[in-house]
Order: sequence, then C-alpha cells, then structure tokens
Amino acid sequence: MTTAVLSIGSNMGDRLAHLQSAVDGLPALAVSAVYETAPWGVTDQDDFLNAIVIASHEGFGEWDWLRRAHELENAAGRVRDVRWGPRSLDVDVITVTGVTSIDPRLELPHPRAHERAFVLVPWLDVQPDAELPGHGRIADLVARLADEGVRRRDDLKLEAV
Ligand SMILES: Nc1ncnc2c1ncn2[C@@H]1O[C@H](COP(=O)(O)OP(=O)(O)OP(=O)(O)O)[C@@H](O)[C@H]1O
Ligand SMILES: Nc1nc2c(c(=O)[nH]1)N=C(CO)CN2
Repeated sequence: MTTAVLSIGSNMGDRLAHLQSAVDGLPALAVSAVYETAPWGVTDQDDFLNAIVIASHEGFGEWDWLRRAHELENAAGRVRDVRWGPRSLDVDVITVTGVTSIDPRLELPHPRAHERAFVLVPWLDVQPDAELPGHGRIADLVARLADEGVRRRDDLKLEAV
C-alpha cells in the first residue's frame, strides 16, 4: 500500500469539472478545499483552480501513480505543448510515502513543490503536520512564502466518494 500526495490544477474550460474528474479517478482518502490561484511560471494566462488529493492504493508503486496522473490528464483532453502553459487538467505527483527519485520522468518529491503556494496551501488543509522531505514542515514553508495569489473558494466544492 502506498500513499501519494497529488496536486490537481486546471485553467481551461470547466475548471471545477476537470478537477472533479481527477478526484473521481483517484482512490482519494482526503481532498482539500478549492483554491483560485494566480498562474505560476508563465504568468500571462488565466487563473487556475487548484486542490490537493491524498490517495492510497494497495499495490500501487510510484510509476502507477504517474501513469494514473497521465491517464486522467489525457481523459480531460489535455494537449501537451507549452511548459507551464494553459491546461484543462494537470496532475502532479508531489510525494509518494517513502520514495525518492531523481529520474527526470518521475522526480520525487516533486522538485518545485516547495516553492508553490498553489500546492502547499491546499496541502496544509488536509495534512497540517505534513513534511516535504528535504524541505521540512509544510506549515513553515507556507509561513515563509509571500502572498502568492492563492484564494480559497468556499463556494466551489469537490465531492470525494
Ligand atoms: N513528480 C512528478 N509528477 C508529475 N510529472 C513528473 C514528475 N516528475 C517528473 N515528471 C515528468 O514531467 C513531465 C512533464 O510534466 P508536466 O507536463 O505535467 O509538467 P508541467 O506541469 O508543465 O511542469 P511541472 O513539472 O513544473 O509541474 C511528465 O511527462 C513527467 O514524466
Ligand atoms: N497557479 C498555478 N500555476 C501553475 C500551475 C497550477 O496548477 N497552478 N501549473 C503549472 C504547470 O505545472 C504552471 N503554473
């Protein structure tokens, strides 16, 4: 049994429906609130909706989590073109408990998670005591980040089954 922390994001089309399709396709233990977030990296694009899913599955290794992430992105009609560009659905594997990897096809923990408020703020919702291996407690990381344009949208809800 492995537990994974996954970041889901969308800034194209029906953003909430895309996030919900990801939640529906993951063995979710917990789902954060939904956040409206300013684009990170390539800033000349629409705002994202972001959330965090904690998922657990008997017999799933780290590559199974990546495969599932890609299946969900493809099902949402994602076209892979611009790095950090607009997308119907982005599913990133942030951590898989006990796993580190420097393989460029699957780096764990995700190498940019520690600097992304759109990952850390929703993660704090569901696992306030979590640590990001190599970077310490996520609560401390969030406290150190400036206001990065992350706004909780309590009017939008993801349904976990
Ligand atoms: N932890 C990870 N989670 C998801 N993809 C990863 C991870 N580590 C490496 N990759 C690889 O990164 C490639 C590009 O992923 P993607 O298109 O989602 O990048 P991005 O979302 O634009 O940027 P970023 O990687 O900074 O989030 C994927 O094909 C995948 O093989
Ligand atoms: N706010 C926000 N910015 C992003 C996001 C995202 O999910 N949210 N995903 C990206 C692709 O990695 C690039 N930039």
